[in-house]
Amino acid sequence: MFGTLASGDIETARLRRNLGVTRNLGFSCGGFDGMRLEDDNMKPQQHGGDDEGEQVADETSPFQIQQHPFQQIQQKLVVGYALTSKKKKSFLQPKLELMARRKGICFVAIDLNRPLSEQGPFDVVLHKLLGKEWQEVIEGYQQTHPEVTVLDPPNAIQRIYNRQSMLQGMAELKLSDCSGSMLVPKQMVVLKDSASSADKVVEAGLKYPLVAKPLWIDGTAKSHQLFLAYDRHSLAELDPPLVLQEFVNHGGVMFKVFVVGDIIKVVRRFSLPNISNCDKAKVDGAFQFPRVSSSAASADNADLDPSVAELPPKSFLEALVKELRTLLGLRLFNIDMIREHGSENVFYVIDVNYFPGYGKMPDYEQVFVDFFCNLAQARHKKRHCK
Ligand SMILES: Nc1ncnc2c1ncn2[C@@H]1O[C@H](COP(=O)(O)OP(=O)(O)OP(=O)(O)O)[C@@H](O)[C@H]1O
Ligand SMILES: O=P(O)(O)O[C@H]1[C@H](O)[C@@H](O)[C@H](OP(=O)(O)O)[C@@H](OP(=O)(O)O)[C@H]1O
Ligand SMILES: [Mg+2]
Ligand SMILES: [Mg+2]
Repeated sequence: MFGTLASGDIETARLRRNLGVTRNLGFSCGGFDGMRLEDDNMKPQQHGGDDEGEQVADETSPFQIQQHPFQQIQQKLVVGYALTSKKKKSFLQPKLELMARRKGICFVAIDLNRPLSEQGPFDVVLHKLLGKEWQEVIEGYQQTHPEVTVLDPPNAIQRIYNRQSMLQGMAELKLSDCSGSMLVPKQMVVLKDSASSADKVVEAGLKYPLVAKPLWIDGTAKSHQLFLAYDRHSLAELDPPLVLQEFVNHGGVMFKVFVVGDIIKVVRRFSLPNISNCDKAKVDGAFQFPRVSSSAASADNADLDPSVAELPPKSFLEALVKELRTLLGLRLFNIDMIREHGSENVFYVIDVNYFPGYGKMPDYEQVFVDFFCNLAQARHKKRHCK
């Protein structure tokens, strides 16, 4: 039997029958492991009967799904996923699985202990795993399975796992909307300890303070250990390989622009406060700072100065994301943007993240169901319009 049958297979089979999943995939759609599935739009109801398309019955069943009787759901899309357990827990939440299944979108766990080509068939492979081994597996799979949509192509992901290549080409983008302007902070790479780094900073025309960021992003906490370097002497305290990026005053609020295909959602997060000239004169050395803009630092409901907290113009973001989708070759990413303090709409892109924490994005379940439905439609058209 392909795939990894979820525990409670009888219940899964019963649920599939009641959901009218008609396409026999040769393996169960993993993910239902006896969880209680709640969905805003549905209220569990007491219905007896086991007939095809009937409601799932009684209180004792772990599944309390109200489904319109006799609704047959055509399997539209099979999404194989290879995610860390942490990411699976935060992304593949029960509500998303339920809403997706009702649209014929099925998530199947990829068994990492078996050849990927022997699993499936998949319409989509959704992945976020680190390490050379997985990258080789998915690159090989792409070659042998061009018909499968790989989210996202490994080479595009690798590009943003390097903080230098991540931002390359952005400053040159020509946007179709001029309600804002997009820049990238001046930055330079320091590959190894060298006393000459300080001189190179001067040659590169960078101004202190600088944000020192690990050059490589490898999913470990270390790749998120950032420092503020106030002067040339503090560079010796840092561990290359690094990117040194000019600090841009932005009023202590940043914008996380989540992208899911053509769908864009923006959230506000707290950020580092401005650094005054007085601060610069008083402070020296390098200081590590915490993940100040994590999901816990939401500023969506904070009472903030509008000139700082006003969201970037929608048309500007749409124009920017359209260009970034092409430049980066990605569909699942977010960008961190800051507004230059005192400017109306001069924005700096300071970070790009692949397959970020979407579980924290408002209405992320509906966003992804719409995304996968659009993907299924596009694949159908491509297959039948040859
Ligand atoms: N050039 C900069 N100017 C001003 N503030 C900055 C700059 N770069 C980073 N920051 C601040 O540091 C925070 C973290 O930076 P960045 O997003 O680059 O790190 P990260 O480790 O990739 O974070 P994550 O991936 O969790 O978003 C930003 O949200 C912002 O508050
Ligand atoms: O969703 P936001 O608030 O942007 O935070 C994300 C970070 O930006 C990403 O860098 C994290 O991914 P990595 O830890 O693999 O870099 C990502 O970790 P995750 O993949 O475990 O969700 C998130 O922490
Ligand atoms: Mg960031
Ligand atoms: Mg990041």
